[in-house]
Amino acid sequence: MHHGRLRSFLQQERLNDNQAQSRSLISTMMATFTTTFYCDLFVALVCLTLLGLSLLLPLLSRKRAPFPPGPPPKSWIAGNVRDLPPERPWLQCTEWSKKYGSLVYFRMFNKHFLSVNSYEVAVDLLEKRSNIYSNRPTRKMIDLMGWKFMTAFKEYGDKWRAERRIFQQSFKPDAVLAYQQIQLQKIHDMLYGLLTTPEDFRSHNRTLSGAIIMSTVYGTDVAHKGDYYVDTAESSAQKLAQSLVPGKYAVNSLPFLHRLPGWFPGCGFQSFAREAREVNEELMTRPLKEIEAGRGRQCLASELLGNCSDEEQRQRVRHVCATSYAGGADTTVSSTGTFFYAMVNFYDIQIRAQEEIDNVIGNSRLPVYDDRTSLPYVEALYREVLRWQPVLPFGVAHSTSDEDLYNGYYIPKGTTVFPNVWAMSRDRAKYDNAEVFEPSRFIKEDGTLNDDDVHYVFGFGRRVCPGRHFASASLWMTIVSVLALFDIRKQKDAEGNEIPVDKGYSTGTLVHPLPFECSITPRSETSRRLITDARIETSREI
Ligand code: HEM
Repeated sequence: MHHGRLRSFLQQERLNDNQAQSRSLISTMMATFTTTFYCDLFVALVCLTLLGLSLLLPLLSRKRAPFPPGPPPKSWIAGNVRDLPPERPWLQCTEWSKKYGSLVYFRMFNKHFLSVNSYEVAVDLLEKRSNIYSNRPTRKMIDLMGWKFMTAFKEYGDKWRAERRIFQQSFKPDAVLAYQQIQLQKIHDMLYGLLTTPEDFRSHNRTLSGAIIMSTVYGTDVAHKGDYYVDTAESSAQKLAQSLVPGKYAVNSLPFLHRLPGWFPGCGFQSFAREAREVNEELMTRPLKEIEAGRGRQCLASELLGNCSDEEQRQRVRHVCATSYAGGADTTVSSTGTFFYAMVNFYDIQIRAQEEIDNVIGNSRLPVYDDRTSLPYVEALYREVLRWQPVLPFGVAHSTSDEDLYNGYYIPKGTTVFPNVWAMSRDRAKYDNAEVFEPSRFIKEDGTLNDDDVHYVFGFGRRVCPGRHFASASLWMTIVSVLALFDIRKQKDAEGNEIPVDKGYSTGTLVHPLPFECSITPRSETSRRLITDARIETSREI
């Protein structure tokens, strides 16, 4: 009995001990939980404060002078994100310029933006102060998509400078003369394509730009249709154009978003970027394989690689070559596309240009480069193609590497600066009825050309397009050759009514006319013969 009581006493004591232990465990847990909770709360508060400060500081960092004028932000935190449409933002900025002037400031989260809406201010900032305005903004999408190799996106510094030097040397006016034969051959190929399968004119146009660059840079010939490189590079370039539109991808303003998984709401950009990255790597290395192995034709890449003495230099050449394609192919396709689009819609202008060509060149030979200075109206038409629908209506963004003060306004370091080429091309002081395609706006009363060669479409300052002489030669030669040999008209439907060509343009930073139909027919039997003969000649030379 005594033992029994002792046992139950001990059991009771053990129970009490257990309860006491549990209580102490619970109170320890509670204490830990409370501490952890306060810790988390503290960390959260610190994070929120830091985030708030990162948004606020740029605003507080405003020195004595105000920011340039611009639309009041709709949201204090997101700024003007909802004010600027992701599609054709240059149109909104052009609208704003009517109210706020040549320089329009807006903000997205903690990032500052400027739209420069007049040529004069673009020259003041991007050219006269090019020591400040020659950087490029860092955009997370460019890294994620594997476009970092491009000279055009490189930070203003030694790596960019070294690649830029190669570009300048390779595409300066004298150097470009050496590529004219290739350009001419590829244009003659295109003319043959237009003669045989005119309905595929868009594809011929695309192949032409790709073929000129591939042959000049890599010494390879692309297939006349459905070339793997041309097709893949085109879709890649289109993705790039989408990714650069300001406000389109939040990750450009809030780079930490790239750490979130692809399935997270709003993170669809991850798979978009991954696909682009995979093809870009191939686009950069594939065409050089033959040349690096010592095979392949004499070309720009083989010449540049031949001058390299180490891997760093070779990598630089790879970047330059891939940038030539990425920067030069789609841009030229866009401008030639606009030429066809304008010719269908402004038939009287086509006739006038053909009259000039017939008078100067006659119709017994194909145009050559030396004809350029004798054809002012064709030159004016070439300029109007570039002005009427600029290839890059919002230019390519620059960024400030230091703060600046301009006309009493404060421009912070790191501001993204868009040269609003669209607004410049619509400048009422310079261009009457800017929406109309009218080459004679470039011709003076005495019949000679005026000084406006629309060079602003190729950018500004130290970042100005180094391929502009090459591009100009390609585009001009294409325009004059097509006009000399073909009639471009609206297509007719089954009832004989003309099908309107009014679908307009794609969006994105680099624009193209949306697909349209047109009828392309040789102007005469002689035209047909000239094209076929040139093609035979070209095949013989290749
Ligand atoms: C119609 C054809 C073309 C147009 C409208 C065009 C337009 C432009 C524009 C607006 C820029 C930005 C300039 C700036 O930042 O202010 C640029 C940059 C560039 N373009 Fe072109 N381009 C064309 C053809 C070409 C061609 C054929 C090549 C190469 C062969 C090329 C290579 C480049 C490169 C490498 C850059 C970057 C320059 C740098 O960041 O330093 N472009 N282009």
